[in-house]
Amino acid sequence: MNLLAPVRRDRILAELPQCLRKEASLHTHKDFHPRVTCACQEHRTGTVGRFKISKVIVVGDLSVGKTCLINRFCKDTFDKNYKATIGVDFEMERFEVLGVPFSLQLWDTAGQERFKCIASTYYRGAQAIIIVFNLNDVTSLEHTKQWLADALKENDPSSVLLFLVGSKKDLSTPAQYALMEKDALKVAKEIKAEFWAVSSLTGENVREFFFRVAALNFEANVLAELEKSGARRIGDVVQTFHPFAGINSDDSNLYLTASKKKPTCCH
Ligand SMILES: Nc1nc2c(ncn2[C@@H]2O[C@H](COP(=O)(O)OP(=O)(O)OP(=O)(O)O)[C@@H](O)[C@H]2O)c(=O)[nH]1
Repeated sequence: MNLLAPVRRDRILAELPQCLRKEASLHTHKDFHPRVTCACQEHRTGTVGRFKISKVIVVGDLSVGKTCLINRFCKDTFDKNYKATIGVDFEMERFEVLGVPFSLQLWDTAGQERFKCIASTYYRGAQAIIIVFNLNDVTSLEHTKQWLADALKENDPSSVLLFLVGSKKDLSTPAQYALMEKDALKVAKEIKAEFWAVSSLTGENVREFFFRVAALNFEANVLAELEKSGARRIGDVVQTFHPFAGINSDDSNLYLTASKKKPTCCH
C-alpha cells in the first residue's frame, strides 16, 4: 500500500535540466546517461524509486541565504528578516524523474560559528554538498573552500556531487555580477563543483538549480545501483557453481560467460 501522496505535478522531470555555465558544470551532456534512461524504462532502478532518499547538505557563511534558498524552492516563500539557523533543519522534497519516484532530503545547516559544531555532526552521508556564498561579499566566496573541506571530512569525496551557489543575485548590478562570476567560476573549477547564481527574493534560477541537483543525484544513484546489481549477478553465478568447481571443470568459463553476457539494453 502506498501511503504517500502523488508527486506534485511541478516536480516531474522528463529531461535532464541543463547547467548554468558550461565552464563550471559537472556534466555537459544534454540528456541522461543512456543506461539510466534504459533502466528507468525497464523498471530496473533497484532501491532507487522504492525507498531511496538522497541526503543533500547546504553549507556556507552565516546570512548568505541558505534558509531562504531552501524555503523559496520548497515553500515558495521569502522572509526578508534574518533568523539564524540553530544547528540544523531539513526539508523533504519529492520528485519523479523519468517516471521513477525520487526524494531529496535538504539539510539546512547553521553558518554561525557557535552553532557550527552541532551542524557538522549532520554532514555525514551526504550525496550532494551545496556550498552557498553571497555574490555581493567576496569573503563569503573565499570561505567556501573551508566549508567544503569541513563537509568532506565526513564524506567520501569521490562519491559526492558538489555545487557552488552564489546567492542574492538581485542585489548585484550586471557589472558587479560579471566580476564576481569570474572569481566564482575559478573556485568552482578548482573544487570541481558546478556553479549556479540564484536569487531567493525573485526566485531566479532557484527551481532550475534544484531540478539539476535532483536530476544529477538521481542519475548517479541509478548508475551506482546498476553497477551493484551487475556485480551481484556475476557474483551469484560464481557462488552457485563454485562448490562444484572440482566437478565442473568449466567453472571459470561460467564466470566469464556471465560477465561478458551482452546486456539486453543499451550500455
Ligand atoms: N535581497 C536578497 N536577500 C536575501 C536573499 N536570500 C537571503 N536574503 C536575506 O539574507 C538574510 C539571511 O538569509 P538566511 O537565509 O537566513 O541566511 P542563512 O545562510 O540561512 O543564515 P544562517 O542560518 O545564519 O547560516 C535574510 O535577511 C534574507 O532575507 C536574496 O536572494 N536576495
